[in-house]
Amino acid sequence: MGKAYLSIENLGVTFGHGPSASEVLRGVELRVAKGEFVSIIGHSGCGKSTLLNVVAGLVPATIGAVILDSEAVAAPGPERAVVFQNHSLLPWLSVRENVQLAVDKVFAGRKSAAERRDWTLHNLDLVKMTHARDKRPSEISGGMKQRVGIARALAMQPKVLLLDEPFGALDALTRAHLQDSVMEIQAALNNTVLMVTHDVDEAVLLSDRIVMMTNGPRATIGEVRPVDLARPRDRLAVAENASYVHARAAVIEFLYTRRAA
Ligand SMILES: Nc1ncnc2c1ncn2[C@@H]1O[C@H](COP(=O)(O)OP(=O)(O)OP(=O)(O)O)[C@@H](O)[C@H]1O
Repeated sequence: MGKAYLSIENLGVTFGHGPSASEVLRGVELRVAKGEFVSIIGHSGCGKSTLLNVVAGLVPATIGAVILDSEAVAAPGPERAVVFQNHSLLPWLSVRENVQLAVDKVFAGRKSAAERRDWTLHNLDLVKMTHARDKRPSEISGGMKQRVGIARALAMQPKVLLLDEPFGALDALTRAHLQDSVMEIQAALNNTVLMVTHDVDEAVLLSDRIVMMTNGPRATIGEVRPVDLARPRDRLAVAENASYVHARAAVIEFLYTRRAA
């Protein structure tokens, strides 16, 4: 693994104070290299979203720190774009305008209006949503809304892309298509990605490494499993690959035997 680009150092998060305080995370240590795809998996409520939210700057670290490209994370910022499970598109704007809004905010003063318009369309093209650019969010499917959310995040050119169960609310086929799109895009752009998921197959298919969390309270990283397979991967071909099968078995064993909830 190369030099750490994103570094989570002795991170602890406690919500509340005094007798009602709840310590959710303790001693979380993780280094992510540039261009790496890392998934976080663990039982419901262990603190996966909390961990991602600290990296996003949405939840403050109680102790420890998150360092991205040599800078400590202290607040949300476009260099750490987040895609949530449920889309967060503005209903009164078209697909194109939703992405354009983020592009205008991030690149105002750095790109001309024409460049910003082209960049918006380029990112909609990356997620295959050009055909629906004039539709409102209410006029497109859940999978299409997630595609737009991904386009909006990519359009900010983040240093790290944070995905919080981005495919969690989708049917299996739509989910598979979107996973393939994310793999293709990441192969082309070499994004650094941190993704929270519940889905073992999704984690193994997409990740360079899978971070397995222990159960909360005071959850931490129990084990990190590398998946030694070139990306992007073909979901049919990998199903019979020994590295894939072993990684999958190791994650299932961790979750359902050693960390049964
Ligand atoms: N802002 C908050 N204030 C108080 N408690 C919180 C807050 N955010 C999360 N928690 C608590 O922290 C714990 C971890 O929540 P978190 O959402 O990070 O878990 P998760 O692993 O992502 O769960 P799931 O897989 O079900 O989405 C839970 O007990 C939750 O109730």
